[in-house]
Amino acid sequence: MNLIIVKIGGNAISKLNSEFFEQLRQWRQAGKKVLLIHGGGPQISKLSAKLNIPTIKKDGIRLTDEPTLNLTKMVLLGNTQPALLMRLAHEGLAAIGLNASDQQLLTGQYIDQAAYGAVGNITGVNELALSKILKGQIGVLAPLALTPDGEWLNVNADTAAADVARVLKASQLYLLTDVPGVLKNGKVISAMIPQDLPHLIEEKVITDGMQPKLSAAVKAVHAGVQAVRITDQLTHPGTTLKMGAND
Ligand SMILES: Nc1ncnc2c1ncn2[C@@H]1O[C@H](COP(=O)(O)OP(=O)(O)O)[C@@H](O)[C@H]1O
Ligand SMILES: CC(=O)N[C@@H](CCC(=O)OP(=O)(O)O)C(=O)O
Repeated sequence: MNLIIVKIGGNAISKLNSEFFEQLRQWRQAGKKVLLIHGGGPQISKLSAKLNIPTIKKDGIRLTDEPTLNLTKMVLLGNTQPALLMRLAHEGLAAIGLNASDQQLLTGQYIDQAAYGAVGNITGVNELALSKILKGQIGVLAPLALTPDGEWLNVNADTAAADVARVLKASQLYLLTDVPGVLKNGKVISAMIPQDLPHLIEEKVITDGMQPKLSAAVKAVHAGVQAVRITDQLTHPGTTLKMGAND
């Protein structure tokens, strides 16, 4: 599919600037399909704190018990997604809010229910339905999936974006975040190949949320996505992950 996927972290949503929307407009005018997958992690943690629900994360993944799952759905579908849709409308871009329960868009499975609770990854995408939807408008998709039995799953938004990019064979994947790229000694690493990841994790250069982000990015390039860009602006190069010359 001639598709560009942009994942927007919860922190990045409020920082989107006019260049971001101009880039989306140019892609749409060039006939590309555009799918935005939004996060909302900081917003979920903030509401959890207000409600005295503890936030526990393991390697950047939120442990999701039942109260946390309910709250996560509320924040993603009631707060962050509408905020992004309103910005797009304000910029005159046609867009539609989407989640797993619309035409079974995303199916998923538990990653390890005993260890993480209701956390999953994406195993299926209703490609036909999504392709039709994206012909006429930008899709704005929440990082939630449904199991074949109808159980909701909380999916790390980077993982969701990379899984959807893999299944739909997107040409480009952008992971927009609150840092200008993958940093080492305070400087952006401009180019990475999958083989760089294990030792950067071992050396503790890459920690916290950057870990699931890069693991997801590596899976996406292995599956044929040409390039994954980790950046704070669509118009800044940030870190580009591609397959190595010898792969
Ligand atoms: N090597 C690294 N370079 C940049 N950020 C890193 C690195 N290692 C860990 N991080 C952390 O990862 C964060 C980005 O991941 P995350 O908080 O999950 O963002 P998002 O919500 O945008 O997905 C950064 O703000 C930073 O705190
Ligand atoms: C399982 C899991 O960790 N899900 C994430 C989903 C939202 C997300 O990833 O948002 P950001 O991109 O803003 O971090 C969470 O609950 O925080």
